[in-house]
Amino acid sequence: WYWTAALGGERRGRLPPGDMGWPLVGGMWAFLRAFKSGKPDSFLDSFVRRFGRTGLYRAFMFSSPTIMVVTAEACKQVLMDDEAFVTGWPTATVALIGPRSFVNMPYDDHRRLRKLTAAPINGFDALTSYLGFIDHTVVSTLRSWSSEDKEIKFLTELRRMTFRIIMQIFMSGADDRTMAELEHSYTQLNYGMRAMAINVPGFTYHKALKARRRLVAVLQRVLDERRRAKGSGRKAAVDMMDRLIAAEGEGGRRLDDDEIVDILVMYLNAGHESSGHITMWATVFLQENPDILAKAKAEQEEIMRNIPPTQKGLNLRDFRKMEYLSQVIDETLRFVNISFVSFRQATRDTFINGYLIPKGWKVQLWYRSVHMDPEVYPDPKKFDPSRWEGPPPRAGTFLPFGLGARLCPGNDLAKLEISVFLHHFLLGYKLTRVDPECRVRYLPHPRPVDNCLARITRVSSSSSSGGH
Ligand code: HEM
Repeated sequence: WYWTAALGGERRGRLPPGDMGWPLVGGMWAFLRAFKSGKPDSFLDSFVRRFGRTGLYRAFMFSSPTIMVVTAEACKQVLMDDEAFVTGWPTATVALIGPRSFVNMPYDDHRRLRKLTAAPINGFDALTSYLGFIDHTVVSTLRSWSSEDKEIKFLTELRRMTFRIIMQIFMSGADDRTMAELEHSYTQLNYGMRAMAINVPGFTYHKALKARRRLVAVLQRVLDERRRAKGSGRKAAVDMMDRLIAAEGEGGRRLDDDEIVDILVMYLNAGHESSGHITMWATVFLQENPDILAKAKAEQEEIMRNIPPTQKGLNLRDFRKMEYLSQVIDETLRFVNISFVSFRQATRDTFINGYLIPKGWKVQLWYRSVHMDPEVYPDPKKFDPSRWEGPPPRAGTFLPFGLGARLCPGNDLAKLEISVFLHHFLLGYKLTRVDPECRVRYLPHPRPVDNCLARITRVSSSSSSGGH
């Protein structure tokens, strides 16, 4: 009432329908209850049941008055309007990822640093240059799991693998101690990402803040070492840390250490967490669906038959020919909804679907509800890669990587990593889970609570490896 009353009668009357929930906590209890009880869609379903399919609802979430945007068309309008909507992550999330990273950066700085950092990770040449390392990492990782002949936490191990890959791109040559320190701290950081922001010892969020301090200390140490090595004339391949050190801002200003560290904290996290999860789910879905697995495997065998005898391993063009595998990955991205929601803030009063989004209010883009909308995806709870046959989806209906100025800059890299893993998996390995019915936890990201405890067995040695 406090927030809506402040708008005045006329503006209040044009708000979308909704429910501001209980004092102080607002809709957070209902949101957390739905996600923690294993029924994440029941939270928004209750709005649709009570207020109809209006596409926008008001609520009080993450300590702010919020408009939740839940349909493809309305999400697209928000994502494509950079003047009316700027980044608006909850303060608690910004404190974890970094106040000087992209999640909290003014428009012009964001554009410049995004250009600088996105070019070296996307595009044909960049991806070609990483393919050899990705392939080598995947092959040796799969071999070591299968040769150990014991159960592994498949998700934990995959996150370790994707972390090794993103570290190579951003901070090549980091030693094992640095890798282990960072990786452990990222696990703690992510557990706090969607938790209640209670900064009291014992609570998840408090542990996550401590993990962030450790991450900052380690990255600052590496940055100091890098600057010292530069002073001594060290010559090594240029990685992202070097690019950020050399970057010039407005009027030739160099980036502060705080800025470099926050950008690295953000990128290293975004660059391994989601890819690790999606790789796990895609492997699980393939293993659970023999028909889909057989079709995906046949495609890989066909591609292997067609590579010239002089070519060692697969190149990027071969990966781009994997149409069915790409459909499997897209369906996994749609179905799993690893980034189920994204955050903006309105810079001015804006109307969408005839409803007011008031200036200063937060806007939540519910990618999950777009991907689970039966009017866009018939039978949405069915895992069905064949729905991706035919023309590409209508703009705004497929948002696993967002859209517009903040579209994920690592989307192609992520898809390549996942494809390389699945290529080798399909041609040579089998996954046997200890508990295939294991309960799924939806926060901060959907994962089986046992982190997919499983055995990886080698069944054939026909996959490609080496050369590019
Ligand atoms: C399957 C894997 C991935 C998924 C599902 C994913 C998803 C997303 C989504 C939905 C956004 C947009 C958030 C918004 O709307 O504000 C985003 C942003 C971002 N992603 Fe990814 N991502 C993945 C992999 C990666 C990788 C591999 C990297 C790094 C190489 C990366 C780096 C980033 C960064 C830096 C941003 C912020 C962009 C900005 O604010 O301009 N992501 N990601």
